Amino acid sequence: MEILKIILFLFIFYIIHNTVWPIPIPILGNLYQLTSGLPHRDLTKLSETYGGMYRFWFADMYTIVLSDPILIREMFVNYGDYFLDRPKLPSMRHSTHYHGIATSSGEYWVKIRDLINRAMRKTNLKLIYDSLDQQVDILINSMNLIEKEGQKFDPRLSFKKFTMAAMYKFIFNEELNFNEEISELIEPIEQVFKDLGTGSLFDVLSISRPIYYQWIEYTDKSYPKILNFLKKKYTEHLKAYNPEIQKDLLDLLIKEYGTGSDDDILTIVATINDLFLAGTDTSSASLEYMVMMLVNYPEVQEKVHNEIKLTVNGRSKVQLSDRQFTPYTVSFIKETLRYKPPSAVGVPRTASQNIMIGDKFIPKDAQIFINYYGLSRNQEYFDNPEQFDPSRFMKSESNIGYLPFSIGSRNCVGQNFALDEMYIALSNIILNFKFKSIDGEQIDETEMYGVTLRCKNRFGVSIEKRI
Ligand code: HEM
Repeated sequence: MEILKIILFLFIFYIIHNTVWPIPIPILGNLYQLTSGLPHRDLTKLSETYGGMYRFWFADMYTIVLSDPILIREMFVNYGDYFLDRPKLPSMRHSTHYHGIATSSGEYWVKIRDLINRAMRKTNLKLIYDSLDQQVDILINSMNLIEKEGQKFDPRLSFKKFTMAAMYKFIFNEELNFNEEISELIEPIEQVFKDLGTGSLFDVLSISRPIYYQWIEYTDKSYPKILNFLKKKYTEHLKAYNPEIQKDLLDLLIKEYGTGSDDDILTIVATINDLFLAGTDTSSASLEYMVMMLVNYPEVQEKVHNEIKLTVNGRSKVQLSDRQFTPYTVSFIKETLRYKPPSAVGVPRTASQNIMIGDKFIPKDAQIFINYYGLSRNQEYFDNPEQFDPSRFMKSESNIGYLPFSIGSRNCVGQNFALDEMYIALSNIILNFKFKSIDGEQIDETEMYGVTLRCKNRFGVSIEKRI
């Protein structure tokens, strides 16, 4: 009799539980509900029914999907210590074995994060800021040439080079020379981001993991290329290393971790790998989207240009100190990050223990996703969220729904640098050039899903010198 009661109770609990949250099916869980090829959009649609926090089984991985900024703050700030770690997914183990900053957890992560936080302080970044200025000159010169020769401007390639050069300076204190070796890294980096973001079924289906580990180790050609390159740079750097002076990130890492064990070397190489990848793809994808928005919304382009032109008042270059006088340009950048959040569902976290958030129970080891795309479409915080409208950020000082860099102590470590880098690149190119579509049509705004959200169709634009 007791057994029957328990079964009945469990059955009723299951029914109630699944009427408030999406219903899973055996093996696949809720994966069958990701039908459009754009998971961030499917997850956003589900939040219209199930709210800003719901449970979603990625195969047999219990996952909490968040798009409510109040709950995100509650979890990542007020209860932040319980949600600091990353889940241990095969694609994250592959190549860096949970070393470095982006995929590690626990005390190991605390130590490396502290080091990178210090390295990213503005006072420690003087070199890289000087180099940004130089990189802007290189970008403008190359665009001048493209315009003169009547070629089309390829935002993806140009911004990739720009952001790679900035990271290169920060990590190695070297100017980036686009020789064949570096150019050959662009493809593998894109591939790694695409693979990581695809959210392979095998990543989340635990029974398939042992085979999947072997499979990616055997088939992946992109990561080994990147890591070999970085290892070679590390070995060269070590030869010239002077313990008295730390000139760049690699010096700081060598000082902190030494050159002793294989594990230390893996920590160093994995960390520079994380910064190189995280620091190049996101900002360059955002700059690419900014050019798309300038082309698709010509009236916005004119407004940004006029504001910048008025501010520089005859000077040939925009500086970071001009930013405070260009609120519309700042709003344009914010709106692009809202409209096309480069990190659509972010990098997952995991719960380190059972915990209640409001009236919702989150079990230990649950995977936690912030759906940044869903968050930026949350109508409670953004009027007409499907409309691209930079002026929405002119109306009010701050909006708690705007969180493209996440929040709490594991937010984006490169946030301030990314904002500076994007402002300086965008404002200078718009001072110098007018952007137009090649065929007079709007550029297709559809995204391609990956760790970084990119536009599906790589596009070129025509540019016209302004001054
Ligand atoms: C538009 C540009 C960028 C956006 C939107 C962005 C966004 C994000 C987001 C959402 C996360 C996940 C944080 C979390 O787990 O809650 C993240 C992590 C990270 N970002 Fe960024 N990011 C950008 C640029 C950069 C740049 C330029 C760098 C390097 C200089 C960088 C380095 C990192 C690193 C290392 C992490 C992992 C941090 C950790 O696990 O402790 N990002 N970023």
